[in-house]
Order: sequence, then structure tokens, then C-alpha cells
Amino acid sequence: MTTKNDERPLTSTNGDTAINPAPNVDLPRIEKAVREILASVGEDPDREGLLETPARVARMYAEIFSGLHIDPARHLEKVFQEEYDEMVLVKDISFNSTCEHHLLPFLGVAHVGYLPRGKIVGLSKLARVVEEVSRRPQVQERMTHQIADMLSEKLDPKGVIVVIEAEHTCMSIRGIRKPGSSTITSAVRGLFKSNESSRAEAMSLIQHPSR
Ligand SMILES: Nc1nc2c(ncn2[C@@H]2O[C@H](COP(=O)(O)OP(=O)(O)OP(=O)(O)O)[C@@H](O)[C@H]2O)c(=O)[nH]1
Ligand SMILES: [Zn+2]
Repeated sequence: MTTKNDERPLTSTNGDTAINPAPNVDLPRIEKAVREILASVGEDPDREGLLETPARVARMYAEIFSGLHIDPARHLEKVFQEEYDEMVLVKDISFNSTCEHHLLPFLGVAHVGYLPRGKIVGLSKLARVVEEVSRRPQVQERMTHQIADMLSEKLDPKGVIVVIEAEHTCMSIRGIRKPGSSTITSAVRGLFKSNESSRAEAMSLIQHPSR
């Protein structure tokens, strides 16, 4: 089954009814662009194996960029009053994000810690923040400090530390081609910034193998 460029329906479902799961993402526009890219590299967008590709890619972008249209910090609204003022650290939160320079994935783990000031938050919420922030085109540095800023603002903690370790596929599958290289970024706020021993304690817990 082949159809001409301008005859192809610009919907993004396999069935008759187009349901756009991401109302702020223009799926038909992505599909059109993907067809254009395929044609530009010398492919035939109308060959059987590629027929559904533009719609798939559109859905994929809606998924991996879904963090653009939401406020990840909303997960930090529900706090519990608790007189615990030692460190809380959730390690090895896996994520995948997209490098804004090449639109290729960078993926790895985030470590998120804070020193509460009478307010704690559900542990899963830290992972939810990482998950949603990661679903944006970005650089790792911005992702790191945005997560730290969200915690600082919503929890008013005594300190925040965010460390992210990731492999950038734009460095491993193309360009300089260094698979296995790892980029580490950190953002520290409050006591973790001003107090060297607090920061060292957090860093040693982060570096310590889990379990
Ligand atoms: N600082 C930073 N750089 C990134 C990130 N993701 C990708 N990059 C880099 O962005 C840079 C873009 O460099 P350019 O010279 O504009 O593009 P390019 O010619 O494709 O670069 P090469 O990757 O060196 O081939 C590259 O050095 C990438 O490694 C990130 O999260 N943070
Ligand atoms: Zn890149």
C-alpha cells in the first residue's frame, strides 16, 4: 500500500480516530517533518517498512518531550512535617533524556539528596521529579540544577545535592565515538555548598556501591 506524500493522513494513530495523548505536541507536523527527513537522506518514505514510521516517531517525541508541558515540582507540594534533619538521599534513579544539540539520548542515573528543615517529602516524588525533568530536550547541566532548584524552592531544606552521571550517545555513536564515557554533573545548595564535611559525606554515600 503506497500513498502519495500529500495524500497521507496526518493523524498519528494506527486506527481511524486520531487521539493525541499530548495536546501541546503537534503530531501531524512531526510526521510531516519525519517524512521530509527520510526523503532527504535518500529513503522512500512510502516503502512498506517506513509507512508507519512518521507516526511512530511523532508519538515517540510526544512521549520523550512530555516534560515540557508540565511542572515536575508539583510532586513536591505534598509534604510531611517531620523533625528529621539528617540527610535523605535517593540514589541511582535511572533516567533517559535527550541532548538538545543532537536530539540523541543521554541516559544514566541521578542521585538526589536533601537536608530537611522540618519538612520531608515522599521518596518516590524525588524520582518523579527526575523522571519528568528528564523528558525534555536539554543539556545535563541544566537538568541537574533545575532539579536542585525545585527541591530548594518547594522544601526549603537546609541543603540540596543533585549528582547526575550519564552517557551521551551523541558522544558514543557519532562524532568523537567514545562509548562508555560518562559525564558527571552536580548541583549543591545550602549546607552542602557551605559545609565541606556535609558535602563529602553525601558524595561518599553516592559513590558507595548500593546495597
Ligand atoms: N555541556 C554539554 N554539552 C553537551 C551536552 N550534550 C551534548 N553536548 C555537546 O554539545 C556539543 C555540540 O558541539 P558542536 O560543535 O556545536 O556540534 P558538533 O559538531 O556536532 O560536535 P561534536 O559532537 O564534537 O561532533 C558537543 O561537544 C556535545 O558533546 C550536555 O548535556 N552538556
Ligand atoms: Zn548531543
